[in-house]
Amino acid sequence: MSKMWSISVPGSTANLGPGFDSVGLALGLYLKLDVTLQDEWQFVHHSSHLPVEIIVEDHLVYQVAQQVAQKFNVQLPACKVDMYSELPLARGLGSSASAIVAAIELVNIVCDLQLDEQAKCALSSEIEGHPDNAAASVCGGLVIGATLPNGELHLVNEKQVDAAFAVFIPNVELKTAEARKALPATYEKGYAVHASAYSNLLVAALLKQDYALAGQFMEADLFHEPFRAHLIPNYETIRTLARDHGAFGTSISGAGPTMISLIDSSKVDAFVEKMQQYLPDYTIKAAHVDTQGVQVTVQNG
Ligand SMILES: Nc1ncnc2c1ncn2[C@@H]1O[C@H](COP(=O)(O)OP(=O)(O)OP(=O)(O)O)[C@@H](O)[C@H]1O
Ligand SMILES: N[C@@H](CCO)C(=O)O
Repeated sequence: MSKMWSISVPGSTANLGPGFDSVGLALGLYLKLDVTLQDEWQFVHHSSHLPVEIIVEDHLVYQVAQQVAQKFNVQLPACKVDMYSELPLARGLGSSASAIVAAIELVNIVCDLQLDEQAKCALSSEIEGHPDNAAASVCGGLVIGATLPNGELHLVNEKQVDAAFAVFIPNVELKTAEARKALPATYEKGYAVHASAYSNLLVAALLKQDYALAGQFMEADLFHEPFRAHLIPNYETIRTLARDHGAFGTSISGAGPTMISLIDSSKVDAFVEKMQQYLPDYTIKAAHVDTQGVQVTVQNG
């Protein structure tokens, strides 16, 4: 067998309520790619979570890989890419960001670009349009990110998150582009002041590991949830059920339609079991925090 690179990328949740486009957290649900060189490009999907139809030129991983190769002016050889995924598409678990991060890593290793973590975060965030999911998939743990008007990306990455999460994944998709159309173009000053104060408290509470406070502010978003709630099946029902069964707080995961609860690690398994009884049509899972971010291993044939 020839040389094979295995790329593992965690999925992620974005926003956690009011941290809109800025707060991301890597979750222990993975996209995996096995990459070998061959004469022509080929993608083989080994999971029901990946697109059924595969047209190489339309594949997100292929498109981003070509874009990155062009940017760095390198010749990208054709690859066979075997893909495995635990991340359902268009559900708010960062599937597109993980695919973008995987494509950047593919070019990085095959063309020996020697990109560091900051460069991978900057590039993936630029392609995704915001740093929340992308930087979490690169770094692992909790990230708070913002891009300055000069294009510089600044990140704070905290790996110490000693709580667990549970995801409520409905059997419907919601494309991020659609969910973004529901948002207002502007916010009135007093409203924006409150919204950013809630976001500041969310971040401060997460960094202090005060999860009761973090959960409270996960449910206090003013930036996007009030405008997206109607797109999310069982939005209020899930928040209420989760609160009544011990969750610190529940928010839309990314652009939805998945909801995510923050909960004490010791309670998460019983919580998931209970929630699954109430919502049998959902896939409800415990999701622990990934602290490693994107990883590559090499096998020489
Ligand atoms: N592993 C993948 N391989 C190929 N295409 C993918 C892959 N993951 C995501 N995509 C593409 O990205 C689309 C989903 O992107 P979208 O931003 O709408 O959702 P998401 O990233 O899952 O959710 P969110 O950004 O809210 O967390 C899919 O419909 C597909 O076109
Ligand atoms: N912050 C993004 C995450 C999804 O890409 C949103 O809520 O639209």
